[in-house]
Amino acid sequence: MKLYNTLTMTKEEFEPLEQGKVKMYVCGPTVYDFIHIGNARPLIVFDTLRRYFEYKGYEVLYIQNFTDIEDKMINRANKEGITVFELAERFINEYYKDADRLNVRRATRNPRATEEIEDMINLIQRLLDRGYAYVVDGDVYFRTRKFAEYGKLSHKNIEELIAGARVDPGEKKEDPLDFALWKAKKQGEPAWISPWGEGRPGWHIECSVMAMKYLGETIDIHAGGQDLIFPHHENEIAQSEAATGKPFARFWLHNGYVNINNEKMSKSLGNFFTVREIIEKYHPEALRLFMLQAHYRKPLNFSIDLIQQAESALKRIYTCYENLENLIKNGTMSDSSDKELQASLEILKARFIEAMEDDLNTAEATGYLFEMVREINTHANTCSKEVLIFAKDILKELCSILGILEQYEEKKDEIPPEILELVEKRNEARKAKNFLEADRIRDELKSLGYIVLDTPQGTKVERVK
Ligand SMILES: Nc1ncnc2c1ncn2[C@@H]1O[C@H](COP(=O)(O)OP(=O)(O)OP(=O)(O)O)[C@@H](O)[C@H]1O
Ligand SMILES: [Zn+2]
Repeated sequence: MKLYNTLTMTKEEFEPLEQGKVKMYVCGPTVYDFIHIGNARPLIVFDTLRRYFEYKGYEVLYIQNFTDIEDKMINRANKEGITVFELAERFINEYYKDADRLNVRRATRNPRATEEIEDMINLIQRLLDRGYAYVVDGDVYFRTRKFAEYGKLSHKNIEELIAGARVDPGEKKEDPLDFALWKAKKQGEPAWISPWGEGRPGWHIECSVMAMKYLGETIDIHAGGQDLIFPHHENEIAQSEAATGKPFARFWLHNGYVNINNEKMSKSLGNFFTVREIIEKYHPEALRLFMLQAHYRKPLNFSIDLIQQAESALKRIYTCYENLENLIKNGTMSDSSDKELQASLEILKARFIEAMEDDLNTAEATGYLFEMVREINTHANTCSKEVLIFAKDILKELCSILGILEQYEEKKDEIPPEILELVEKRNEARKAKNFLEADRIRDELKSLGYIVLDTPQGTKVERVK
């Protein structure tokens, strides 16, 4: 498989370091609020990459952190009058609710920054010992210029970097390029004991530590949104490689932005939709499909119209699948299209895989998926049961790489609340020995497409198939 590596700016053939095992780290959310559609993009695209690796037979070690200590966390917790810990607990729970509904598979592990402080202190100490860091009044900074390869990920040179570097009031850095590894405690902030006094870790050191602790000193893939290339990932490389002397991540993958009117969706600009508000109104898989219909490195404009379109497209897949199930159950008139359908599905599947192999080109892959749906819709009525099952299995197989068509069984078995209410009314009528009314309700249910069965275990209701 080819993957575009930000480090080398080329598409490279991906082979994991250890045969059969992919070790990947994805920067996770800062858990101070609900996640927005922009934050959902890395979740969905890198979950899809993981699914594809698993489909190819790799074991994937997938680590995604929670940043639960940071300025945004502290400000929000203070504003709400709760502790940073309480804030994190709340939004980690909300995160899982959203991610689960988006069919994002649970990571192998979701380490939390505040639970890894000891290892962060150890890594900072290692950098101090090697002369890559220095202490000023309880702060610890990374000596950026000492790391000769600084800038190699963002492809910036030192002059450009100096022009953009900022020194906050109160920071006593040797050089504007240096960045904080440890921040001395300020009034009202949570703090941990360290050899340099009470304080908290900088953001960048968190990810270096969690990636190396759970995946080793050289990992296969490090991923996140493109806004993380600089300074976050550049700094992660500097810290990790300065400490170990080994390459940190072999492949650096970055997703493009979700935009609103061509502007990055972000909390600070206020131009965002939360995942929660969208999946309450639209099928969560529609959001997934919306993301995957674009290539992950391209900018992607978001609008309600586009989500509605993605939902209709998703429905076409579900309807196609449902038709196949019905035809398999009830039989068809002839098998005259067997050869044609089978051949075209095989070709389209090969193209789908080829697109995925080319830097996870889900935009093309979903195109082939919809061609499959059209082919199936055209030919299914004149195919044998065997070929229908073949079609259904291929559809399911490819959709499961994309993480869609996964809420099918659940949807099928769901009995709407108004039907359950009628069943309850009928039970009450029966209890009151009002059999006339009970029969009337049974007929009403029947006309709505449901049959009631009175069994020794109680009343059951089923949809007429
Ligand atoms: N508009 C966007 N499009 C794509 N990815 C994004 C977007 N906004 C944030 N991300 C990604 O979401 C992930 C989580 O980031 P983080 O929690 O730091 O974001 P945030 O603080 O909520 O974002 P922001 O302040 O930009 O709204 C990161 O990988 C980041 O790159
Ligand atoms: Zn990170």
